Amino acid sequence: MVKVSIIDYAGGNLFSIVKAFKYIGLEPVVSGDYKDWEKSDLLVFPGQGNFSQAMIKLREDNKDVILRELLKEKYFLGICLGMQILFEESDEAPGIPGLGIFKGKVRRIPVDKIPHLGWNEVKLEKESMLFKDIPDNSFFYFVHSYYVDTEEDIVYGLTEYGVTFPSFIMKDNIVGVQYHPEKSSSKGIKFLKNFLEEIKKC
Ligand SMILES: NC(=O)CC[C@H](N)C(=O)O
Repeated sequence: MVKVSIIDYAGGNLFSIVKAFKYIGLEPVVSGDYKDWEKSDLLVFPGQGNFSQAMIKLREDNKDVILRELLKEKYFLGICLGMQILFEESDEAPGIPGLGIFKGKVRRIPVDKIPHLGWNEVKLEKESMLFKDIPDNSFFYFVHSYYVDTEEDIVYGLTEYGVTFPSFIMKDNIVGVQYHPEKSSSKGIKFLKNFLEEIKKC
């Protein structure tokens, strides 16, 4: 069975993500202890919270350094905030660096009506096995006020709300989604199942 750790950084909405992984037959471990993370095949950084709070918490006990090391060998799924912290910095946390795995900045969505809340389309820019049997322009569930601005060649899906922003990014073992698969009904579950299938192949 694929071993999944859900990173507990005291800010995430863990209930729905745990439920989603259980629904697809896994037994995720919720943990803030890197020794559990080391034993996993897939690390999930759930979304809900604020960039500075998450990065400050991670820096305690050098967990940012540990996580950066683990990202070299483990599969990683960053959801919403979990995707944003992969980048260098955020308007949400001036002066507080992110993990800096990818080049780019997290910016505030330039419209009055934030957060961007509810269902919206993901337009695929590149083909990916993680979207196997999920049609282009399918709707996923979003709740966020910031988006990732990057020029890196990692963007697989785009969504529009005030700006066109990356909603699905991927590079090798590292995946980030601005939407919440765990709240996106059958499409979200299919996305998680597809990811699992890919991990099993390796
Ligand atoms: N749901 C979240 O993870 C929110 C992340 C971040 N605070 C944003 O508003 O974009």
